[in-house]
Amino acid sequence: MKSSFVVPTDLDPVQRHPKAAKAGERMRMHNPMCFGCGEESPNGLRLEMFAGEEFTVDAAMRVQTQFEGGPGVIHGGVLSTAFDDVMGMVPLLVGPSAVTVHLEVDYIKPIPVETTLQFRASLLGRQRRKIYTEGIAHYGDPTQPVAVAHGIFVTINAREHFADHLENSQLSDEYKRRLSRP
Ligand SMILES: CCCCCCCCCCCCCC(=O)SCCNC(=O)CCNC(=O)[C@H](O)C(C)(C)COP(=O)(O)OP(=O)(O)OC[C@H]1O[C@@H](n2cnc3c(N)ncnc32)[C@H](O)[C@@H]1OP(=O)(O)O
Repeated sequence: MKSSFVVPTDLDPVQRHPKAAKAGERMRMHNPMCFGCGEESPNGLRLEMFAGEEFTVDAAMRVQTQFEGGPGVIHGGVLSTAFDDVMGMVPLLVGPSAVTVHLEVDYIKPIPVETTLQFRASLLGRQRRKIYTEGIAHYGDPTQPVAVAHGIFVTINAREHFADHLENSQLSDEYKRRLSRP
């Protein structure tokens, strides 16, 4: 298998951020309208994220019938969206928000609709602003993954990164108010 995902050997040291969620605590939504984890997203995936031990994030997602791709099984794009969002929480364990620059998924087994999928995302390393992550999806036994993903996230200054797009958010007023604070 050929992949452009290569974790560098000269990684930076990492520490859990003092304000990061503790193991077992629910992780804060980065945006209530997020299609992945937002509680106010009307048709979203409704992922529930929890900080794990060390540098891990655990999540669960009910595979709703409208997530169907092939007959009776999850759409591959829905699964990659879920991985993106779960792995996208790993940077928050070590520092500021980060956005995806690279995402790849290996699909191992078909995943039936109306099951509950468990995810575990782990930090593989950080180099400067780049955060390397791995995610696995399973039905309860993490040693039997049904899909595995790898992602690279780059830390951002959220205030600057989203400044030109707040107008388009379904919560634009709330964000403008929040970001106008000094
Ligand atoms: C209002 C606030 C609300 C809260 C917000 C929460 C946000 C969380 C949302 C989470 C939602 C879920 C997640 C989502 O859905 S995130 C949505 C999808 N992602 C995006 O929209 C990101 C689009 N990309 C960008 O905006 C820019 O590329 C950014 C800003 C990320 C970097 O551009 P910038 O000009 O700043 O930096 P740089 O170009 O010098 O790159 C920096 C480093 O990165 C390396 N690199 C770059 N690309 C790649 C690549 N493909 N493979 C490997 N490496 C790559 C590059 O070599 C360099 O490395 P180094 O050698 O210098 O170390």
